[in-house]
Amino acid sequence: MKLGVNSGFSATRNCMLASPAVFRRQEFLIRCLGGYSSYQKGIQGVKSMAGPTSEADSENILRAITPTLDQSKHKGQAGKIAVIGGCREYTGAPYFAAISALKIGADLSHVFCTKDAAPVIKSYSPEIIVHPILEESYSVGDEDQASISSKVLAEVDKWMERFDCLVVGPGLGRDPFLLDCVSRIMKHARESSVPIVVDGDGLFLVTNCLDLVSDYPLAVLTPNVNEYKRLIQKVLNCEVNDEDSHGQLLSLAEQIGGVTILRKGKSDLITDGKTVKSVSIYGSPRRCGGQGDILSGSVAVFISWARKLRAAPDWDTSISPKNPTILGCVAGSTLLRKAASLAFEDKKRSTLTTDIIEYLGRSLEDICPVN
Ligand SMILES: NC(=O)C1=CN([C@@H]2O[C@H](COP(=O)(O)OP(=O)(O)OC[C@H]3O[C@@H](n4cnc5c(N)ncnc54)[C@H](OP(=O)(O)O)[C@@H]3O)[C@@H](O)[C@H]2O)[C@@H](O)CC1
Ligand SMILES: Nc1ncnc2c1ncn2[C@@H]1O[C@H](COP(=O)(O)OP(=O)(O)OP(=O)(O)O)[C@@H](O)[C@H]1O
Ligand SMILES: [Mg+2]
Repeated sequence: MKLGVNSGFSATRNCMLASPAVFRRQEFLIRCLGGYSSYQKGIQGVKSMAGPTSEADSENILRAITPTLDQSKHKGQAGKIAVIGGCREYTGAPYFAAISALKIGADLSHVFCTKDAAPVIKSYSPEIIVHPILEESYSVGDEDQASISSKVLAEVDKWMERFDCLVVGPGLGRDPFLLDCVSRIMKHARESSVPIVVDGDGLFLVTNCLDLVSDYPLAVLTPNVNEYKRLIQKVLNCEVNDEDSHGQLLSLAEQIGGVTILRKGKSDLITDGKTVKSVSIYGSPRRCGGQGDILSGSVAVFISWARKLRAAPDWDTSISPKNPTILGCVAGSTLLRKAASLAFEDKKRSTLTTDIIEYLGRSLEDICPVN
């Protein structure tokens, strides 16, 4: 985690650059806030004055990063996504993430889950490639843990370099042995420079072990209200302050070390520690479970597309912001909210996550028609 000397240096430097009025306000903030170091408070005070959050140019970003469909392409080029999640309790969440990735346009979608969850997830859809490899403590004796953990890692590693993005956490559960295996998978993904979208129980894991993502610019955290609260408490050692959502979000991303954070809520707020973009287009008033899972699968696809586009020689340099993880978050959030709004128009109070998934295709088509 990027605390201590570096943070202290940037806070001190920012103090030196601030005008007397800014400096006084900063001192006031430092006096008002309790519970964490003066360096951290200094950063937060400066960040809260870094300017208002601006609404992302959502539909244009979505159009810019969505690839054309043409006959020159082969299977795999539009994205290969892997979801690490699915256990005894939760089979819906990894399915929602994986199927959403396919419905948006990824070519292949894998799920790595526990042995119990696999037949259930396979039965939801033949489109998803399901690997029943994860184990929970109840099915593994202490003496077997090391060998099983290495086996799990070897199974995922066979595929790792083929993936354009991992989604870690939807329906993963919180079993300590399973989370330990997933930590090892995340370390290998980092070594292979595979982007990682961390959601659900993946955020529970990461909040307790920030080193898994800190200073990794290809990590994207997508916390809901509870997950965000836990992150703020752990990293900034204070409570969520909605009067300064912009500054607090920037501080959080900076303290973790340049990861991208998509804070879900009435408006989705997205930052990479440098800029904050919001996506506020109207979604749906239904808060049925599973919408965050659609979002994580969608963000994974759009990040893959944005990264490919950036690497292309004809990359449109006028697209702003430039960071592919931010672009992916903006596009994913926009599409989910549009699909949720169309599903709600149709189904009203009975709108469910599966209804929203059915509108992903039409939503993308409305914004970015196939020519
Ligand atoms: N159809 C499906 O399969 C769906 C499955 N889903 C999956 O569910 C998982 C949890 O995600 P979520 O969104 O419910 O978590 P969140 O808002 O942090 O917690 C809400 C409250 O519950 C509690 N709590 C949670 N887990 C706990 C545990 N193991 N043991 C004890 N307490 C626990 C939590 O308590 P706290 O952590 O604050 O102590 C808080 O008060 C995640 O894998 C997600 O992907 C969803 O995507 C929806 C669709
Ligand atoms: N109050 C709200 N108003 C409008 N949209 C919202 C609101 N809260 C969340 N959303 C939208 O719903 C999406 C999912 O956010 P939510 O907070 O439900 O995630 P989650 O709790 O992780 O979901 P899941 O049940 O899949 O775990 C977000 O992208 C956001 O756009
Ligand atoms: Mg969630």
